[in-house]
Amino acid sequence: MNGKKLGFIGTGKMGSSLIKGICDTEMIPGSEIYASDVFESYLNELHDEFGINISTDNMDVVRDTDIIVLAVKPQILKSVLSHIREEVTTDKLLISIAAGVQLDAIENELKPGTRVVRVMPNIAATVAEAASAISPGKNATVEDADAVLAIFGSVGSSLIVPEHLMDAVTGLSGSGPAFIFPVIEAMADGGVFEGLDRSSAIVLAAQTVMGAAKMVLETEMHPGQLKDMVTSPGGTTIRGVHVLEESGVRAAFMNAVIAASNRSKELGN
Ligand SMILES: NC(=O)C1=CN([C@@H]2O[C@H](COP(=O)(O)OP(=O)(O)OC[C@H]3O[C@@H](n4cnc5c(N)ncnc54)[C@H](OP(=O)(O)O)[C@@H]3O)[C@@H](O)[C@H]2O)C=CC1
Ligand SMILES: O=C(O)[C@@H]1CCC=N1
Repeated sequence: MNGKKLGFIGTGKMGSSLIKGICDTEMIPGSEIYASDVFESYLNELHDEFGINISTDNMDVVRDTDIIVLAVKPQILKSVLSHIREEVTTDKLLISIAAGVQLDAIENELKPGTRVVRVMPNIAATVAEAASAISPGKNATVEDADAVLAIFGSVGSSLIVPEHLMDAVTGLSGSGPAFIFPVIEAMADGGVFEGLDRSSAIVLAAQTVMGAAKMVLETEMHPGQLKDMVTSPGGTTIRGVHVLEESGVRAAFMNAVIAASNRSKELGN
């Protein structure tokens, strides 16, 4: 980070998750991180745990830092931008993680030339396993994009996408953890139904999801091929796969991603 200071406006679920991931991976020391929120108790917890600098005034964060992550709800982003506008000089870099809000809408609220990058991370930043997509704005430099890739890469994997695909990313990987947590819970329920104790069932289900994901990422084999490796002819797995197909599970997951992407588009309007 070349001594650059990182700021967060909003330390709710996603802001805190990023701060925790970044501090745990030691990408940036807590002493170089500044955060503001209207909700003091989140700030105090983060200060106590990671030694970050805190304030209830967003202007302090803008003044004291070089790169500022806007981690407030999309519905209030505009009012936060108009409040900080005068302090956001062109030597600063703004990162918005707000679902749906387009780069030009952000840039139009700020002084001409302001450098903005839009990012869609996910909550797994907490454990440094986020999937993040990045779209640089019209004034962002190559170095800005590299810095943002490095910050979000430190808490998972990060890649650049054209902005028109950000709603798709939001529906898939931004919202996606919430589609998988109930899968883990439901698989564990099945194990409990069959007699396993709850905590063993959750560990087995979560490790199974993590292992399957790791195989997709590390073998680079098609998920269908990997599924075939588990399904012995006339065996146990194909019986379960049949039940899932009868339940329309694939259409349900596709429709969940599409519905979430559509909501992201709505938030941008
Ligand atoms: N949660 C997630 O998994 C993901 C969220 N995002 C995006 O991240 C952003 C934040 O979401 P999330 O963390 O879930 O939301 P939260 O509501 O948990 O966090 C937002 C925080 O901002 C605070 N806040 C409200 N007004 C202001 C203000 N004027 N100045 C400073 N802070 C303020 C809120 O306080 P209070 O609660 O008192 O209003 C809250 O603590 C959203 O834009 C969302 O689209 C992106 C990817 C994943
Ligand atoms: O639900 C939401 O709107 C946010 C954006 C992606 C994940 N959470």
